[in-house]
Amino acid sequence: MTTPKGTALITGASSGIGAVYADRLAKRGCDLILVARNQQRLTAVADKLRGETGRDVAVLSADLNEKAGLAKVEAVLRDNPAITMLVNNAGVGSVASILQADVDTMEAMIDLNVTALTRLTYAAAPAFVARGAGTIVNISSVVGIAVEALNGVYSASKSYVLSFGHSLQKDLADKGVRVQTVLPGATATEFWDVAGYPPQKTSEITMSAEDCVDAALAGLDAGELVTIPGLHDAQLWTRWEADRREISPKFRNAKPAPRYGIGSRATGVV
Ligand SMILES: NC(=O)C1=CN([C@@H]2O[C@H](COP(=O)(O)OP(=O)(O)OC[C@H]3O[C@@H](n4cnc5c(N)ncnc54)[C@H](OP(=O)(O)O)[C@@H]3O)[C@@H](O)[C@H]2O)C=CC1
Ligand SMILES: N[C@@H](C=O)C(=O)O
Repeated sequence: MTTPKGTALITGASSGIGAVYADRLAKRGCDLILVARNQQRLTAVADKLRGETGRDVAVLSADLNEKAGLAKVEAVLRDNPAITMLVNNAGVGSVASILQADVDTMEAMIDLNVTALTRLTYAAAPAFVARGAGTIVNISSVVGIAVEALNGVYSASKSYVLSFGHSLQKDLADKGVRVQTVLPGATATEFWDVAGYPPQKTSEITMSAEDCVDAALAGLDAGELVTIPGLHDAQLWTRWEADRREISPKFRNAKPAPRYGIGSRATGVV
């Protein structure tokens, strides 16, 4: 499998992982719509890629934390029939514990990492289904599984992205729409300046954004539903996912498990 030709809309394309997606997708022959707040940085990325690849690269400056900014991007996804790919990459993190973090900052993180990603997916999916094709790449994180590693709201927002992806794959698989969830580990980007721990950018477990995106695109080419660039033992993920699927049908029982000692009662609506 390869990435579709056509236009890819990438959020958070002004730096880091999103800027590398822009570079790689342009070099694979995609035209681009680059979204982020910082128009100057977006324009610099766009000018460079236009010069290097000759592709059409448009810039859409929008704050996805604001209703108007989000609505602007949703409208483009709904109305531009050239768009064949959405990379939901914009996101922020934090290393603060619940006792240090400011709850308004946490809410803004949920708005960006969860609400914006959800609304953009809801805008793109019906358009892709109507055209019988499209690719949605959602950037989660390994802390969506290793949830104790960073700030709890950040980790939970990335667990959401992983769960949402599983569900989207069920809803859209037979409609020609591919959904890939990517779980980067620590990656050398400005994420860590915003998150509050800049030294992570140079740690020995930190990957370059280039390697992260190249691995994610190789995973996409291979048809992976979930790509974890830094996980060397792929069997660990295969087992985790098989266990999840095995336990899934076993939760729903009219009677509590015997270990709770509830005994048997008549079933009725209370
Ligand atoms: N770096 C890491 O270790 C890891 C990162 N990730 C995830 O990767 C994704 C990309 O992050 P990364 O490249 O590392 O970090 P960067 O900080 O380099 O990139 C974040 C991007 O999001 C954009 N952005 C931030 N806030 C908004 C907003 N309100 N509206 C629109 N755009 C916004 C920023 O642009 P601008 O400021 O111009 O708006 C920037 O382009 C995130 O979802 C992050 O959670 C996952 C695992 C590890
Ligand atoms: N995935 C990174 C953050 O999201 C990390 O592993 O620290």
